[in-house]
Amino acid sequence: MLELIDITKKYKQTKAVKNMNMYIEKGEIVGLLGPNGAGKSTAISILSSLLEPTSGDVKFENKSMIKNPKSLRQIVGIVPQEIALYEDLSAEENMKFFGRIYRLKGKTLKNKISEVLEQIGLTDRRKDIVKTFSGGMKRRLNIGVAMLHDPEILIMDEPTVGIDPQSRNYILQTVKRLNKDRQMTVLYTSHYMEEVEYLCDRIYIMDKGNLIASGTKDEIKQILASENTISLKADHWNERFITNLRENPQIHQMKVDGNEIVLVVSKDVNIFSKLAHLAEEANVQLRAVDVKQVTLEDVFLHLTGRALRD
Ligand SMILES: Nc1ncnc2c1ncn2[C@@H]1O[C@H](COP(=O)(O)OP(=O)(O)OP(=O)(O)O)[C@@H](O)[C@H]1O
Repeated sequence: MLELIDITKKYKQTKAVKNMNMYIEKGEIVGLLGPNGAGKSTAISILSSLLEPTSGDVKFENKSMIKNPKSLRQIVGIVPQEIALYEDLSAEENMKFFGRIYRLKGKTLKNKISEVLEQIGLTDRRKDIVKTFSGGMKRRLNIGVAMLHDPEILIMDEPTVGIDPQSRNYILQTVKRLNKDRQMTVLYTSHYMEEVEYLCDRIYIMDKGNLIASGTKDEIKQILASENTISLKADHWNERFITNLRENPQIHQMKVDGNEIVLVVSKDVNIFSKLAHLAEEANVQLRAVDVKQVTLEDVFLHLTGRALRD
């Protein structure tokens, strides 16, 4: 449905996006995951015609959109990272204002506002001014505003940054519901891998302007099919044990976090006895040894050597 084809965007010295290819099919929730500065905002600005690429093409239904940004703007609904609302106007007045920008008016606009308010769960607060809303409610209204013109695809730029966990859950559920009940196609960017893991059918992972992996969750996790993530717990660690682990060729990644050490190791039936042996040799009393489910965070760590939120 919507594609980026060999997109590059340069800002003077910085190549924010490098030769990126991406496609979104109708009815999917696609995740775009990457740490701060990876190039996500640049990629979605290009995808929604807000930014011109240095080279490459954006296609909707196989038609190039580069020369036709206005029609692309009708197709996408953009939920920006920053909240773009008038604080002194009510929810309904904000919607009227933004609806008119999309040339909606009269009964059509009124009906659309009621429909969208219902979908974002703000019907009973429609007359209240936005200043009195919680961060989560403002975020929901921000999403609603982007849906007024019935876009084919909703592009969301980190819509849960800076809100409490309850509002975050509500937003994630709203996105799921829109997709299920209205077959809304969604591109969801985030640096929270658990959100992307929960919501998305397919995932693109970016780092430093490059796409470093893409596919379904299972396909991406297959990257680590020959490895296990193991968590070790103890009351104390010592230098000797840490050095033993670091020097072991079977251990590919290691993160020490207080009482826990998380290791990415080659799959090997004897790994537990080897770890027990290393601990004994260094006089470390292990309290727990667990094999963890592979997460997208593990894949990111494996591909880049860094954690997503470093
Ligand atoms: N207008 C600009 N001028 C110069 N450099 C820019 C501009 N916008 C972005 N960049 C640079 O391009 C790179 C990618 O930035 P981008 O905002 O696309 O990343 P991001 O993954 O969306 O990160 P964040 O989550 O912080 O928004 C960064 O190195 C950033 O500093």
